Amino acid sequence: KESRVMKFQRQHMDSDTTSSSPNYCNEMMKRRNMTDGWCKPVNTFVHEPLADVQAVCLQGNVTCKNGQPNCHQSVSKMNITDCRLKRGSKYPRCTYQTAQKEKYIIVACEGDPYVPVHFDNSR
Ligand SMILES: Nc1ncnc2c1ncn2[C@@H]1O[C@H](C(=O)NS(=O)(=O)C[C@H]2[C@@H](O)[C@H](n3ccc(=O)[nH]c3=O)O[C@@H]2CO)[C@@H](O)[C@H]1O
Repeated sequence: KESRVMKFQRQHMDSDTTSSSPNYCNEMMKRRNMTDGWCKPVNTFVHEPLADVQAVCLQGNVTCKNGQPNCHQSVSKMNITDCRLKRGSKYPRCTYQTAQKEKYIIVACEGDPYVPVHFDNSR
């Protein structure tokens, strides 16, 4: 069974890419298995080294969207790609809009070692 730590990395880490082509989300949402059974509506990929994203757990503590206190906001903006399901897109044909941005990321962290387990938001 996939751990939540590995699930976070599968769903949200892509350190190897810096600029995303218009088809990036269509390819990556499929490749990272977020179009099996349903089209995941929203998903962010972070184009920074894993160590830099893990370090966010030691940065600004903020409240998560769900009210839990274990979220952290990056001190610097990060290179991300937001994938958003296109209106009218119907499973199994999951088609996404690809939007590259530089934003602060907010992740939830848990465990020992205290590492990201959930992508909460960007701002
Ligand atoms: N505080 C916590 N501490 C620990 N764990 C916590 C905590 N909170 C939730 N989990 C857990 O995380 C798991 C999970 O998948 N949560 S999820 O909200 O559906 C993920 C969102 C995110 O993937 C995506 N999204 C969203 C916005 C954006 O900018 N970028 C972007 O990618 O959309 C998804 C839906 O919004 C679930 O098991 C829940 O229990």
